[in-house]
This record gives sequence, C-alpha cells and structure tokens, in this order.
Amino acid sequence: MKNIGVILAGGSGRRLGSELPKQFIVIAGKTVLAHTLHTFEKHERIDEIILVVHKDYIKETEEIVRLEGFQKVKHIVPGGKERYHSTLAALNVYKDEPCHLIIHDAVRLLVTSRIIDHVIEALESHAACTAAIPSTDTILQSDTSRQFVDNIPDRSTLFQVQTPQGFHSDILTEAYNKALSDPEFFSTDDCGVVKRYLPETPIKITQGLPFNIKLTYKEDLSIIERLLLSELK
Ligand SMILES: Nc1ccn([C@@H]2O[C@H](COP(=O)(O)OP(=O)(O)OP(=O)(O)O)[C@@H](O)[C@H]2O)c(=O)n1
Ligand SMILES: C[C@](O)(CO)[C@H](O)COP(=O)(O)O
Repeated sequence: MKNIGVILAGGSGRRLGSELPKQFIVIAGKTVLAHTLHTFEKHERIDEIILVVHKDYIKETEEIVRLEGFQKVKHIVPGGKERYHSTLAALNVYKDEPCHLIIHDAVRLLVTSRIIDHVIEALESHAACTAAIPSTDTILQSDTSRQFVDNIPDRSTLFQVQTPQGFHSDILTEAYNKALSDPEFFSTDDCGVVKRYLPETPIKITQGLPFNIKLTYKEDLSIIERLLLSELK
C-alpha cells in the first residue's frame, strides 16, 4: 500500500492576521510550507505527496514546489472553506486507489521524520492513528458560558492532538460518507470524524513531540524560528 503525505495548506490564517496565509510566510529562509514539505519529501517511506491549497494560491504553490525541486508532489488541488473540506478534496483524488493517507497540517513545520515513522508504523496494524502528546497541564472543561468550570477530567487520560494523523483510505472514506449525511457534522480533525462515525474503529495514539506545534498566533513565529535554528529538531 502506498503511503501518501497529505499536506493541508488551504487555510487563511485568520488568527495569525498576516497579509499572506501563514503557510506562505518565510521563516529561517524558507516558507512554512517548504519546511514541512522538505521533511515529507526526504522521508523514505512517503511515496508521494498531495498538497491542498486555497484556489487563489495554486500558482504560488506550484512555484514553491518547482523552485525547491520537490519530486514527490504529484497533485496540487484546491481545498475548501473548512479544514475538513480540504481533507475531502484529497480523499477524492485517491477514491479509486486504496492507500495509506498521512494527513498533516502544513503549519506544523517542526514535524520530524520520527513522528512520521510512528504514524506509518501504526498503520501496519491499525486503520487510524494520530500523533499526540500527554497533557502536562491539568485541563478543565468549562460550561457553555466559558466562564465557569464544569469538569476537570482525569489528566492521566488526556492528550493534546497533533498531526500527522494516519488512515487506511477506505476507513476514512467510510467515516466521511457517514459524516456528510449528518446535518450537524463539524470537525476540527480527521480522527474526530472516524471516532464519531465509526466508533468501533480503534484509533492508535502515536508519539508526537512538544515542539511539533501548530503555527497559530503571531507569538508562535519567534518560538518556531528559534526551534528551527536550534539543534532540537
Ligand atoms: N479550509 C482549510 C482550513 C485549514 N486548512 C489547513 O489546516 C491546517 C490547520 O488549520 P489552521 O491552523 O486552523 O489554519 P487556518 O485555518 O489557516 O487558521 P485560522 O483558523 O486562524 O484561520 C493549516 O495547515 C491550514 O492551512 C486547510 O487546508 N483548509
Ligand atoms: C488537527 C489539529 O491540528 C489537531 O490539533 C487541530 O484540530 C487543527 O485545528 P485548527 O483550528 O484547524 O487549527
């Protein structure tokens, strides 16, 4: 089964608030997208890559791929309004070709080969998995006003979800087919779709890393730049 790296880069970066979507910002001499692509391109078990980008940035993305000489990028497709629409755009490309999909946020540019390894290994025995890290903070759940504590779950069972998330394509397709017939459907990650619509499917937790952070706010930029330039990665 081929391992396909699915790089989701179709967002607008509203929370970061820069002129360019955050995946096109340059940090330490390269665009965020190029840093992420570099790690997937050089991973020996990633067979090919599909890039999902906003339709207005396809030309720009093609140029990055050409200039950086990424050979594994086989498709660049337009995404959709929400993250899950962008996942669906990639799923559609592989609908007739069963494969392993390793879905990653373009803006987690500090992802390492080891993190990808763990996901690919998990797919040998599980149909769905996600990189995650154990929560070090105690997590509270608020009431709907978001002003009062409703619950403090047992921390030993809590993790922070990262990407990549890995799937056998048939399972993810089945989960999304069910999700799309649910008028209430919304999701912030792809494992959530499997958990909700195919609850009997075990989802393996694989080892993420604390610095595999998602570039979300302006404050993240300098932290990520320092990590990129340090020996940590
Ligand atoms: N419609 C969307 C929304 C998000 N993404 C991608 O999914 C990843 C995680 O999303 P997020 O951090 O929320 O990115 P944005 O949606 O761009 O940010 P914001 O929510 O602040 O607007 C990013 O690599 C983003 O480009 C995507 O491919 N398509
Ligand atoms: C998929 C994800 O990165 C896991 O933590 C996260 O849910 C993406 O959320 P966002 O709101 O699209 O940044």
